[in-house]
Amino acid sequence: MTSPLVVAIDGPSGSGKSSTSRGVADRLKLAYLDTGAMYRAMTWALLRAGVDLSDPAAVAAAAERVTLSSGTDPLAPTIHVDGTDVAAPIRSDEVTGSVSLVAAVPHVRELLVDLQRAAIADSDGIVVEGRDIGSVVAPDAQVKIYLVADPAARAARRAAENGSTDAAATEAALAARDQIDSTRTASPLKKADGAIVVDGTHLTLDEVIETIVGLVGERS
Ligand SMILES: Nc1ncnc2c1ncn2[C@@H]1O[C@H](COP(=O)(O)OP(=O)(O)OP(=O)(O)O)[C@@H](O)[C@H]1O
Ligand SMILES: Nc1ccn([C@H]2C[C@H](O)[C@@H](COP(=O)(O)O)O2)c(=O)n1
Repeated sequence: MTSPLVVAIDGPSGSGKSSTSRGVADRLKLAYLDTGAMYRAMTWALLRAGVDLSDPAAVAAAAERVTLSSGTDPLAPTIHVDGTDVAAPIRSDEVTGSVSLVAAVPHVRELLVDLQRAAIADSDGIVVEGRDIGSVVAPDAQVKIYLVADPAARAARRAAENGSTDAAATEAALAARDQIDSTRTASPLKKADGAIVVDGTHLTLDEVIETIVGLVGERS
């Protein structure tokens, strides 16, 4: 019996992972898991509980008490904390500015990697996006993609999405998050062994989706 298809899509902040992964999952009729949303939801829960995020032991202990659930329909993904829909608040500046601290705590990663592997095991095929999917969460994924785009393109797209006129500030914020995510000790952002680099700088979203759907067709 062949195992269900797993497509791992990693890359730096704002490179297009979520939009691309949802598009690929929709095209191939697969489930979709946004692991960044899980780290954001954990951060939201810890902020709400008043946990000192600069204290890794306090973060690790409090994380044990948080119940997360992710809905994996690529057309309507969901994320809940203890039954509360947190899809909107996890995108706040406060969460975005704190999430890298929480994601650097090894026990938080253990808890969330367990949930991610359970979602993969429950699926009949899935696209999973994040920073460590091809390297840690699903190293045996049949297709691994490392999606990149130039910092200026990423910042311009993110600024347009947020209605910001300050692309320079957006670029600095993306660079700061990438620096923390790629230099932390626990599961840093990196290209996984065997991952194919896709550079979306000069491609439309549809072209990136088409490229990855083609790679999946070749390799699965
Ligand atoms: N190839 C593309 N061409 C134009 N715009 C794109 C392309 N890919 C993604 N975008 C846009 O760039 C923005 C960032 O994309 P997206 O949220 O998918 O990135 P991400 O890598 O998931 O970000 P994050 O790491 O912060 O979660 C969105 O507004 C999205 O619509
Ligand atoms: N597998 C993952 C996914 C995400 N993170 C961290 C790093 C990001 O700064 C943060 C939010 O992710 P985003 O919503 O921007 O994709 O979560 C991680 O460490 N590992």
